[in-house]
Amino acid sequence: MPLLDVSKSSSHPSDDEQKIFQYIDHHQDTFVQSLSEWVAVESDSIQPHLRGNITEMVKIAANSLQALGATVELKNVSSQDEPYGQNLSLPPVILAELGKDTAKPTVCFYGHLDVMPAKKEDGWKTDPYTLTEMDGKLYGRGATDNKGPVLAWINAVGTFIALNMTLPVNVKFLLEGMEEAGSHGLEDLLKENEGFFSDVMYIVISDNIWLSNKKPALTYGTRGNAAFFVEVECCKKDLHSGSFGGIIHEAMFDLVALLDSLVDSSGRILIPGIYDDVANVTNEEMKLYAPIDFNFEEHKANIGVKEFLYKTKEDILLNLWRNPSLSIHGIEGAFSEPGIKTVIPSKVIGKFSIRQVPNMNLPTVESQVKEHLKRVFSKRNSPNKLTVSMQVAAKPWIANIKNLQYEAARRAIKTVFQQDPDMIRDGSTIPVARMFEDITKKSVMMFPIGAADDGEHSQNEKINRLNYINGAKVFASFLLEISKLHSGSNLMTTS
Ligand SMILES: NCC(=O)N[C@@H](Cc1c[nH]cn1)C(=O)O
Ligand SMILES: [Zn+2]
Ligand SMILES: [Zn+2]
Repeated sequence: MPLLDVSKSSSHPSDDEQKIFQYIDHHQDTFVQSLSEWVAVESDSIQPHLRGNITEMVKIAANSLQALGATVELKNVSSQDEPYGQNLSLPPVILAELGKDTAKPTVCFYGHLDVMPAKKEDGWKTDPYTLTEMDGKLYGRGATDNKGPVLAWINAVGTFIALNMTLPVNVKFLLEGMEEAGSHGLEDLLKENEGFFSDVMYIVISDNIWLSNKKPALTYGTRGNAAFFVEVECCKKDLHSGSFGGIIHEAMFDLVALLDSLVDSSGRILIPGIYDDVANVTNEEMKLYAPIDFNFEEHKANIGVKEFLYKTKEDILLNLWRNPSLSIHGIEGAFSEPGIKTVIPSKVIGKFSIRQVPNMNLPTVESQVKEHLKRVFSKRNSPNKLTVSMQVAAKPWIANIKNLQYEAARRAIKTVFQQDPDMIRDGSTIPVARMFEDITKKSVMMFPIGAADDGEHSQNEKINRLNYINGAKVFASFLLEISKLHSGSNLMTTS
C-alpha cells in the first residue's frame, strides 16, 4: 500500500523554486499594479444595475489568461437571474486551459471575479475601488475576496511561463462572476460542461481566509447557506404615520416580531427541529481541533467585539464551523437613511440566512422555516399578507484531508512559510465546492492565502502585500509538489 513519506518532505526551496521565488519577488510591483486594475472594476454581483461591470471584469481576466497562452472560452450561462421578479442575463463564465500532456495530472483552479457592494460612506478609510497601500496592506473591495487570490494563481502560472520553465501539471481555470450572490447559474453550467472536467484530478479553491493573522491554514470544510426573504405587506403605498398610525396593523410590527422569533440572545436558533439532523461530533474530529492555534484576543481585536458567545476555543470553533447559525442581514423597504422619515412603510422584506452544516437537508430547512414563520404570524391575528421564499440554497462541503493534494499543499506551505498549516474549517459558504463534488465527482481542496483580519465583505477589506506575493510562491510550489507526488517519486511502499 503506498504511503506518503512525510520525512522526505523538505522545507528548503529546490533550485526551481528559488528561481521562481526570486522572479516573483522582483515582479511584485507589477503584480500589485494588476490587482489595482482589477479592484478598479466595481464588479458587484448583488446590485443588478452593475451587472455590466462583471462582464467587463470577466473580459479583463480572460485577457490575462490569454496572455499566458491559455485557451480561453467565455461560456454563456443558459439560466436567467431573477432578482425582484425581473429576468436579467447572467455574466459569462471563463473556462480556460493550459497544457494537455496526458502524462501529467490536471489541476483546476476555481475563483470568482465579482465582489460584495462597497461605498466609501459605509465607513471605508479609502475609496473601495482604488487599491491603496498602507503599512504593507493593500486596501480595496475584492483585494482578498477574491481578486487577489485569483491573480496570485495567474501570477504563479505566469512565472513558469516567463521563466521558460515547463509547467509541471496541466492547469485549468474556472472563473465566475456571480459567487457573492450565490453562484447563480453555475450548477447548470457545470452540468452542461462536464467534459471540461473529464481529465481534471484536483480542484483547488482559494476563496477563504486563515484562522490567524499570521499562521497559514488549509481548509477542509465549509458551511452551506439557506437565505430567506420574509415579506409583509400592509397597504398599497407608504402612509403618513400621523394620519394613519394607531389605526392599522403596520407591516413592520409583524416583521419585527417574525425576525425576533428566529434566534435567542445566546445565538440558539428557535426554529423547531432545525438542530435534529446536525451530525454528531466524533472523537476523531475533536482531535483535529486541539493543535489549532486560535488567539482569542487577536480574533476579538480583528473585528472589534468585547466578547464572543462562547468561552472556550473548542466551543467557538464548533459553533463557527460545524453547527448552524442564523444571521439577520437587513430590511428592504424600511427607512434607513440618516434623519427620521415619519412614514409607515407599506411593504417590508426581512432578509436572513441560515448557515447549514452536514447532515442538514435544504428542503427540510426550507419547510421548517416556512412552517415556523406561518405559525408565529398566525398567532398575531394580522390581516397583512405574508410571503416567505428561499433565495439561496447552497450545500455545505467537507473534504478528506488524506487526499494527495492536501499533502502537496502542506509541503508547499512548509517551504514558503516555514511552518505547518492549521487544518481548519470555515463558517462561510462557497456554493461551488459541493456542486463540483456532486457533479464532477472530483476532489476539492480549499487553499487560502488571506489573513484572518482581511475583512472579507466588510469595510476596509485588504490583503497583505506579503500574503499576495507569498500566495503566488506557494501556488507555484504546490504545482511542483503535486507533480512530484503524482509521479510517485516521493511515495514509499510498505508491505
Ligand atoms: N468568500 C466566500 C463567500 O463570501 N461566499 C458567500 C457566498 C454566499 C452564500 N450565500 C450567498 N452568497 C458567503 O456569504 O459565504
Ligand atoms: Zn469569495
Ligand atoms: Zn465573499
